[in-house]
Amino acid sequence: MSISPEASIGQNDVPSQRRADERSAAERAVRLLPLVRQATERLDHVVAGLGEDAVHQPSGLPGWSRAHVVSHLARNADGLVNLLTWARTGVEHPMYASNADRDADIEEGAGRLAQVLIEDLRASSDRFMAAAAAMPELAWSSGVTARRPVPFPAANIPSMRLHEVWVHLVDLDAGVTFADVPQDHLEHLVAEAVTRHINRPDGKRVRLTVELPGDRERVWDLVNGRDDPRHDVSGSAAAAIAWLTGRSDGDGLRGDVPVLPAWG
Ligand SMILES: O=C(O)/C=C/C(=O)CC(=O)C(=O)O
Repeated sequence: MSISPEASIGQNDVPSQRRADERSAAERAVRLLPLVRQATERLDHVVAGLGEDAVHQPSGLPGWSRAHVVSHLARNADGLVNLLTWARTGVEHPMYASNADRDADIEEGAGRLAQVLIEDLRASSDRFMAAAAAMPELAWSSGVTARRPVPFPAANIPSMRLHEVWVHLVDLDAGVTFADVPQDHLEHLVAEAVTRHINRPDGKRVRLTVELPGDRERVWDLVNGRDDPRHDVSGSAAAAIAWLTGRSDGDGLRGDVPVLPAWG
């Protein structure tokens, strides 16, 4: 009797499990792309409405004008395209040549006219969406690193971009707040913001309970395996995102809300 390769491998062994994991990573990434598109359209609309004077006024971020924020969002899209290219080709493409190059590009870009900023933002967002749409299924499972030296699967990249777009839309200080984030985006934003606080050596031991649409709650433990007293914090997703990203001191959250280490 001959045994087909499929039958001899079996459903529960490592190759088929790996294939299932790869498929689910790709599905997770691709599911987020319409949300990224929706957030990007909101961003385009807000930036297009600013005008020459307002775009060069201060943003909500210390030392940055709105033009710095727009310029940063455009370069972030390009940096994430580099990571997608790395995942797709296997050839290392760092997000930025260096932190100094990143900062210099943002600074230089911030001096441009509003129309140039708008067009640069649109073109870079389009490049990001095109690169994400062209990813082969398997490439979403390839490991890359961004600015922090922590490897992660490329499947996380759409969530990173979604987070970046919404948080900086709020930073533009042009009328959008975290309360404007659509319900189906909220959990992704909290999950992404939490990743920057997981097991940081300077982090706080926090159990964060977040209220989500549909009367759901989700719990995150920011730092595990430490003996220090645990801070139990709870509240809305919008308040949690603002706190986790350093955009609030925890306004609207309940419990023993500690000061978190700086966002970054
Ligand atoms: O997750 C990381 O390691 C890095 C994220 C970023 O660098 C996001 C930015 O601040 C940026 O693109 O400049």
